[in-house]
Amino acid sequence: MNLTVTDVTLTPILVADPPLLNTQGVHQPYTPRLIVEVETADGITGIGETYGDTKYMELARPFARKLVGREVTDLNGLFAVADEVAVDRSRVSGQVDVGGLRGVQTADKLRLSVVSGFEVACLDALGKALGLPVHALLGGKVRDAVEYSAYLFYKWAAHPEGVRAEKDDWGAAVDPAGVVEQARRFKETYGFTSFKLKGGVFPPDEEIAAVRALAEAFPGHPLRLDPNGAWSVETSLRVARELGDVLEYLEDPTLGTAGMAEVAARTGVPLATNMCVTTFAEIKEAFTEDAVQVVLSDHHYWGGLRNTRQLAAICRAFGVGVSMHSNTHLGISLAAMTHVASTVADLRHACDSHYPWQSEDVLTERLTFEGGKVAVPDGPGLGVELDRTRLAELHRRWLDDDGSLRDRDDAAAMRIAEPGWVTPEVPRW
Ligand SMILES: O=C([O-])C(=O)C[C@H](O)[C@@H](O)C(=O)[O-]
Ligand SMILES: [Mg+2]
Repeated sequence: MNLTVTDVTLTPILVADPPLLNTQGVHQPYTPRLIVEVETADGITGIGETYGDTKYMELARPFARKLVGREVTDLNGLFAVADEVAVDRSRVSGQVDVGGLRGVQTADKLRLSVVSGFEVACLDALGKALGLPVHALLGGKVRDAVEYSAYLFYKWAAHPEGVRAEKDDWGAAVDPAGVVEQARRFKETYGFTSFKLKGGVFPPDEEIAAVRALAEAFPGHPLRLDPNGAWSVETSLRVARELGDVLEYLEDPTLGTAGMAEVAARTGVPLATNMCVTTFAEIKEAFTEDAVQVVLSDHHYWGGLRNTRQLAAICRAFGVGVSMHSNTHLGISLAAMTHVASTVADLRHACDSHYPWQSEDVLTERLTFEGGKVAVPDGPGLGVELDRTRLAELHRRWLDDDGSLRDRDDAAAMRIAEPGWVTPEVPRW
């Protein structure tokens, strides 16, 4: 068996994204992703997926060149390779990730976000070479299916008039009735039994009313609300008081570890985060201050599936829960998330996934949710197959773009509908 990497192919693509609202603005009609293919001397191809914005492409290209000649088994070596890739200072000085939705933006985090795509591709290739599923390479699954939560968004019925976009048939959701309707469809179609509402869009009282409406429509179902740090400490505490009886957790109600620690100290409602703990360096302060009770891991920016397991082990040591964050990912990443989640014994909260919002994919067969769960693939590698025709079509869209959609910018997308829109100052309420 020759596991030497002989070729690496990077394919940036643009995939359709509905007009989902968050505190920064609205999703663009197309969002960038990067598909990574790693080929071994024996002709085995492993696939991976990560963010496709320019700042990641800038690192992925030199990284890919350095990978050729290395072994797909050399997963620890990927971090040393990443350290050799220079990060442009302007990408990180004072910058936040996606306007802050994913926390700080450091050189290491950018590198890890690229490593993850390659790590998954190497694991896929290795699994295919050995005839073993990725979960077996991670030590083995402890469950046969992974539970996901319905990711509810306030949304418009369509992207602004005149903007090229794919149509979606979800309709608008801008009030409690619309949110409940959306949740009902999620439950009927995918069987989800827990619901997360992306908040920070409307004044807190409107979002409290939406969560109350969900609690009434789906009694006993775990509910979460995530305003992406849009609230002050006092507002966070008021929301916690008003919704404490129905919330599984509040996600990033306020910005920063100090604010989260203050909220956590004054409420019994658990706090989850994918904003104030997004790097290993941020763990010590947050855990010592008891600022968060659940860390929402994301294998993309934590540096891959093996780092995700390390994060889970640290959380276990501190008695902090772990689950998973998500944004606009495709099926390769859903498969990767499902493999790693299946190996984490302490996973006690349903994971987030945007997948139902992504009508386009690069797989020959989409992954499906049954009873809100994705069955853990047991075929070799990730257990999914790349559809090269579809990949080429989505890459063509990326090539044809004038550059305006190649970098996700929710505030810029919002300005098309509301020309005066600027990213709101926080706390917004
Ligand atoms: O805080 C979160 O859960 C996210 O940032 C998830 C996504 O990025 C979501 O907010 C989005 O895409 O609008
Ligand atoms: Mg979040």
